[in-house]
Amino acid sequence: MPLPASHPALVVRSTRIADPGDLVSVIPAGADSPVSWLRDGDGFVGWGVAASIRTAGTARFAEAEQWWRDVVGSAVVRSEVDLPGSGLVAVGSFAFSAASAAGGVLHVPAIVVGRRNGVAWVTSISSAPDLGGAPVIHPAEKPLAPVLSDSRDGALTGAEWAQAVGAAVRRVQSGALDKVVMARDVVVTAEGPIDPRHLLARLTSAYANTWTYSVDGLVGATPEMLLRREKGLVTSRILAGTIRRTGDDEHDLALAASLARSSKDLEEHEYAVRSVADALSPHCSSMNVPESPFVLHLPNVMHLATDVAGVLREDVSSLTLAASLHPSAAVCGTPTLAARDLIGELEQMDRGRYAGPVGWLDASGDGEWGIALRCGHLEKPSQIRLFAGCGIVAGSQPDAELTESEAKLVPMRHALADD
Ligand SMILES: C=C(O[C@H]1C=CC=C(C(=O)O)[C@@H]1O)C(=O)O
Repeated sequence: MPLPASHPALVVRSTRIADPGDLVSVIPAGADSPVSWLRDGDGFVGWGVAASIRTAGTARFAEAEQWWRDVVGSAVVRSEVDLPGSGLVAVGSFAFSAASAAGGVLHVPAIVVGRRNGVAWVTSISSAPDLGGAPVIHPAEKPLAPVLSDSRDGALTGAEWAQAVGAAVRRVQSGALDKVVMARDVVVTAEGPIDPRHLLARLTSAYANTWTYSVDGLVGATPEMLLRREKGLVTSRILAGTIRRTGDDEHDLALAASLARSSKDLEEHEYAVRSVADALSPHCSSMNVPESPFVLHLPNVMHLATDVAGVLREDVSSLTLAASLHPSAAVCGTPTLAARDLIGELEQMDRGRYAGPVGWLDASGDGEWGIALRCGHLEKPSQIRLFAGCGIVAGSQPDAELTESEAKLVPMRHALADD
């Protein structure tokens, strides 16, 4: 059930501040509704709720967009800073499936602390007419690592999931579809509440060149940028095709070369690029889609990656663009509808907000929306559900895909661990 939308008149003020250092460390202990969007130390964190909306079903994006327009229309914004992420922003996350109970959320934090290119700022947002003085930002008490008590398979055991992958391979081989992305879940329980700040601190330090996000209990570090809209330009980083890293640099270089030549992975990648390029092209006056991918090196895996760029022909917000690109073949498959049905038939779980768009937008509609990968959903204070999926084409092997899914769970397992 969507919550009733309210359209509060917000007062917003962004003020330049001295560099606060590590942004995760300024989120107060026990902060209400912590959010983050960080990469290579830049981006923002926030907490508190100035306004928010929950949406559901096929209209989950459109209702959020309409609400955001109303919020923007009635807001009064004063900003000393003119950088992406300053001024009025909303952070959001949307379910992969329209049928999911997870729906969508857009959330305007009460406090945002950001940094970009050496300029730091704090934004206060409130429905009260007087914001008072700028909040003083200082390092908070360090988060404690959770004491983990259990880690168990979710909807399917590893063996059952590999069987489901086998069924998916046969379906692809029968010609019913070209590609489907099969995902699995793992439930990790701790003895006490899991502090999202601990997860963010671990993810930002070990996976600095991914986008580390937190919104409404969804925490992760995604390497895949569904789209960034900035001043009329749209860019997207598409990933599909994966090989695990071994930790031996020389061996990994050889593996990277074999990934770049693997016909199975190149095929899987091509479907993902096509789906994004086809969805973006109606919105763009010109586009650049490279002919072949590069290999993106992450600490746990390497991916085939393509960066697509376009010039927008119309004033369409980053959230509406994200809605039109979702679900790309990097998380669903080709053709989309056949893949979506097969996922529903074989996965036997609700993906929730995993594999849906996660990110932020500002008052002008600019923003960044990643795909919620390498993540977990804190479904109770002491319990988190982790997700990982793999693109399946005719040449996929179930056991290799199970191993690949484990490699994709590594960032969140690392985030939950202690040093
Ligand atoms: C679906 C996931 O990854 C996608 C993104 C990159 C590579 C992928 C792959 O090689 O299968 C997946 O398409 C996941 O991490 O859960």
